[in-house]
Amino acid sequence: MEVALHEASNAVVTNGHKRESDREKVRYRTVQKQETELVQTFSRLPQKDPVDVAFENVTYTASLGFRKGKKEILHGIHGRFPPGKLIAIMGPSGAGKSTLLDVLSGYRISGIGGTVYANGVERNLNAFRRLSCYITQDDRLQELLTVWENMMIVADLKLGTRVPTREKEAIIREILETLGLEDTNNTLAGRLSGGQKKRLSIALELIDNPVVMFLDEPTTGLDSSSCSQCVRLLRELARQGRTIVCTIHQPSASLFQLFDLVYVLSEGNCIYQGSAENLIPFLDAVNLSCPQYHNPADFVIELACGEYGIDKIERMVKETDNGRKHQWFDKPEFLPSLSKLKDVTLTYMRIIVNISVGLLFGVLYWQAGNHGGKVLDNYNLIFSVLMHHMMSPMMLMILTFPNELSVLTKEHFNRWYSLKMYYASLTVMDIPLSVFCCILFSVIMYLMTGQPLEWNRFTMFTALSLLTVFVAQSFGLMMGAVFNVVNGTFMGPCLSVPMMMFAGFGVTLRDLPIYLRWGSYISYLRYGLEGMVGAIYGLDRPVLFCPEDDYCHYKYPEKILAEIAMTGDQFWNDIIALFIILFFLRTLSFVLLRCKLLAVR
Ligand SMILES: Nc1ncnc2c1ncn2[C@@H]1O[C@H](COP(=O)(O)OP(=O)(O)OP(=O)(O)O)[C@@H](O)[C@H]1O
Repeated sequence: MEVALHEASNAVVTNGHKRESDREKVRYRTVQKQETELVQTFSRLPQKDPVDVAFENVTYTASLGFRKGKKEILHGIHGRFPPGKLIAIMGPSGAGKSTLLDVLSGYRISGIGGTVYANGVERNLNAFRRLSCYITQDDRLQELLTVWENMMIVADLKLGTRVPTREKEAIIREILETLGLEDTNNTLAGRLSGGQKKRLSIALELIDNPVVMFLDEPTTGLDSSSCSQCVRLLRELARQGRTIVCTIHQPSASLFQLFDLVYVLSEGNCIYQGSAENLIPFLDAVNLSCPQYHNPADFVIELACGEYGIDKIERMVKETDNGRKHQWFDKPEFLPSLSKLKDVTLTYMRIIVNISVGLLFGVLYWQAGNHGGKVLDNYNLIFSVLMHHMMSPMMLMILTFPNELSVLTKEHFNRWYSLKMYYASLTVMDIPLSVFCCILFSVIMYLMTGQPLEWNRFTMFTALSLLTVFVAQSFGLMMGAVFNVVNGTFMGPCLSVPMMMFAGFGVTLRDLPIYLRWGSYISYLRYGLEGMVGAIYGLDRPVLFCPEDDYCHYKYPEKILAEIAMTGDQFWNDIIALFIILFFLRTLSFVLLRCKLLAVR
């Protein structure tokens, strides 16, 4: 009887289990089916082999500055990120998540120890970078271009001319459709929602089909539905065979479940590496059971913070062997053996500033240019014009370039273009607007202030103005490449003061002490001033108009030239000197930029 009862009860339990397991199977199949439906490989993109990323004994030591020593941030960690998986690097703030991502992506190259492998072979950084991309936390998009324009530019940069435009358009359409951005083609990137911006950042990188994607905090700043949409999208992209690694702060329980693998860091050590589902069994195994109804992701972060004691962290590091063990992976036995544009507002502002300053000078120095009694006023005007041509382009560069530098760092790292190409376009792109603004300003100022109406003088004056603008821009670029906005805003004008002092305006070039003469040779303002004065008062200009009742001390142009110690015939020398300075500053800025790009890594 007892046996019969036991068998009966066993049958009930077995049936229960069977029903449960059948339900599980159905659920599993449904999920798989849904995922297969979602998975669309990009048929138009060149297919690449998946990359299995592994790392051994990775350390990262940051230098804290001159004589301040060093700090080890990653302490010999190991790990394995197989292809086709969505991997989360988790941990409290300061645990080293971004640092690990920087090391694995190859963004950081100095201060690193250990080895990173791609498909079992030690990673060749250049080859690896061709297969991977790094999407930073802040979406560095061209906000004033539409989604389609953003995609088109990147397609041109990444795919070059070898892919015809039609093919590029088809690729873009396919990516935008897959990422659910097809309805935003004509929306300005700056007007997209946070989630859409993130998807656009991903879409831009998908253009050359990277097989390894690193994302720093892709869900930060998104609401819960956009978060889950973003993580689901990453999961889909992983299912297509990519290795997708992202850092994540503290995911909700539902978000946590979406990750295939979780890598938890605590103060630069690995405290868990395995599947999301295995986290609870792992915690049980180390006698740190997750309380019921507690989000395991929250609990492991609390543990990583040391809220339950440092000894618990040590226990977990020991249990995972600092990331060496794979036993908490979903199916560790199946792990393959290891055998990888410009802001239009600013454009309008530049035009408006040149018109308004031109008008202001015009009103202030009304017809001073042809009046024998207002020669000193006119000389002051020429110097003020130089100040205008120096300050606005220089400050514009100092204030905008550091921001552009962060975009450049990311885009250059992701191989959108070479630094040479970026630099050439930066140099050439601004020329039309600078020429337009300069001519506009010169025409207004020249006519209103009554300068001599002769084409050659006007052309000389405008050419010198333009060269001064280009030199000032290059100086600003150099400042922007070296300093951040705050330091650059301080240093730029500070370093410009000696240029003004040596221009020959306050103290004439004749009166400069001999040991300070060198200053006048390196001051570009000196060449600008000398050339402009020559254009206005040189070339044998006839005697200036002087009303009968007035005394005009400088009505003979030679007199003012002699007074300010300028000869008025140095135009070509001034042009050549300005060209040399321009070339020198541009080259120096390029070298500094190159050093800066290497230094941030
Ligand atoms: N170049 C550096 N010099 C000095 N300390 C650094 C440097 N880079 C990182 N650190 C330090 O290393 C630790 C880890 O930084 P990391 O940015 O990797 O942390 P994180 O886990 O990504 O944090 P968060 O989630 O807040 O971004 C921090 O304490 C940080 O201050």
